[in-house]
Amino acid sequence: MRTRPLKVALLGCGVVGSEVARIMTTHADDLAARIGAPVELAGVAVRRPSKVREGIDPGLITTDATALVKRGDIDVVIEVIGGIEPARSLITAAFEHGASVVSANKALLAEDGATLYAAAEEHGKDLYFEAAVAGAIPLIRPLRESLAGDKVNRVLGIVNGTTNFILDKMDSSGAGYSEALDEATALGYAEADPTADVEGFDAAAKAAILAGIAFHTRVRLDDVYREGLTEVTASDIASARRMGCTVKLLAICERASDGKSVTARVHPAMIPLSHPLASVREAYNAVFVEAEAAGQLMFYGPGAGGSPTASAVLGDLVAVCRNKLAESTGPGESAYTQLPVSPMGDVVTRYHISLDVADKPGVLAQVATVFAEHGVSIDTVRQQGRQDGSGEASLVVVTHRAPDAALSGTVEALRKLDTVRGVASIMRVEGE
Ligand SMILES: NC(=O)c1ccc[n+]([C@@H]2O[C@H](COP(=O)([O-])OP(=O)(O)OC[C@H]3O[C@@H](n4cnc5c(N)ncnc54)[C@H](O)[C@@H]3O)[C@@H](O)[C@H]2O)c1
Ligand SMILES: N[C@@H](CCO)C(=O)O
Ligand code: NA
Repeated sequence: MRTRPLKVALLGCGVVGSEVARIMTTHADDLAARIGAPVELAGVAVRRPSKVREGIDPGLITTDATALVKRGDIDVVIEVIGGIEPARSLITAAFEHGASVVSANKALLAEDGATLYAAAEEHGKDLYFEAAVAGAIPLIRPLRESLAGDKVNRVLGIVNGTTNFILDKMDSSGAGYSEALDEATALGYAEADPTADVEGFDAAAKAAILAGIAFHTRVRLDDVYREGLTEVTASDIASARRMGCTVKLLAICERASDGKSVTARVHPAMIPLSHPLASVREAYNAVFVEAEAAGQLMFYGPGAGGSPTASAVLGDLVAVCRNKLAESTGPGESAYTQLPVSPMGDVVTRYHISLDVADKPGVLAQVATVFAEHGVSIDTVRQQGRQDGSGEASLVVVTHRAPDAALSGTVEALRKLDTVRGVASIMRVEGE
């Protein structure tokens, strides 16, 4: 074993960073044996130096992350600050000054992964980011390496722990939205600004990263259709239950059947209770990958939290250190297919629509005509009159698969009917 240690700079010592530091210290001997050289924490960049950080030598703490990455003797920079800047400048400076990088920063990778990959390649360094998608679950490495010889056609799953935790609590214990979000934040699952979770930005960033790697193309955050959780009501969840379904925030990346384009989307969807994704509880994530030769693969495990995320970061650290000792590098960007990303309107999916309608003859036929005019075929209709004297009925329509543009056109036209008093809920249906 080499006795001279590999030097690691840790940028950020929050939920994830503090766990990375702890495991690096407590498992130092095992890590050294697996890598073939000791790894030494050479500096820890923080924003609040006065905070007591158990197990970390106070002499390693600095508030000058830039100076740390530019020291010139750092072998690996671990970036767990988050956000776009200064993370991007720090990562590119790390490559320029001879270090490889391990990052958990999905927001940055989805916003400007190309710049990071290019800087890594220019300087012959590694860029690893297993922790950026689905926390502890090995997903990036299987896609980049294990499935590199196959053709992936679809990636679908739950990739945000916070929103899954919220939906699970609302569904199983009837907890309120804010109460569940506060709990997810206290458990270290939520982003620094939890809007990123509940508005679907975090899942959309992960979808962009997954689609890019799976389809060997470049997909950015802006290319991903996004709907968050904020519009999902307790009545949507109850309505899903009545249909034998549950509501999950899904990320879905697909290669078009003609192979000439891809789509990437994040939105709440109803899935049948019998589907494996329906039983994904709390902050767990689960992702299905469909590949031509492999068939369907499922990846499941803890998707958020300090310790699970640190597991993925440490795995990358070991890989990057091994590469360094072997004077090699791992895979870089693979975006050779340059497939365009199609708009959401082209996606073919199903809708569950719940309408409040006038309870009088001919309404059902009127509603059915609107669907037919937009070329959307109806699968089931359930009508229930109300006993509250309002003269209204609830009409629940589930469609067959149709282009999303046709489905939204249908809903727009339904809203204009006098007999439709309101659209109580619209949700896509997946997993059937
Ligand atoms: N928490 C999770 O479950 C989880 C899971 C996967 C990925 N991630 C990603 O890991 C990263 C870190 O997440 P976290 O949950 O640990 O966040 P966090 O807010 O707990 O930690 C980030 C830390 O970075 C520090 N920081 C900010 N700017 C800094 C700067 N310029 N120099 C030094 N320190 C600075 C902050 O003070 C904070 O302590 C993010 O990119 C996040 O998206 C988090
Ligand atoms: N905030 C993210 C962290 C893991 O990436 C989540 O809840 O999934
Ligand atoms: Na992962």
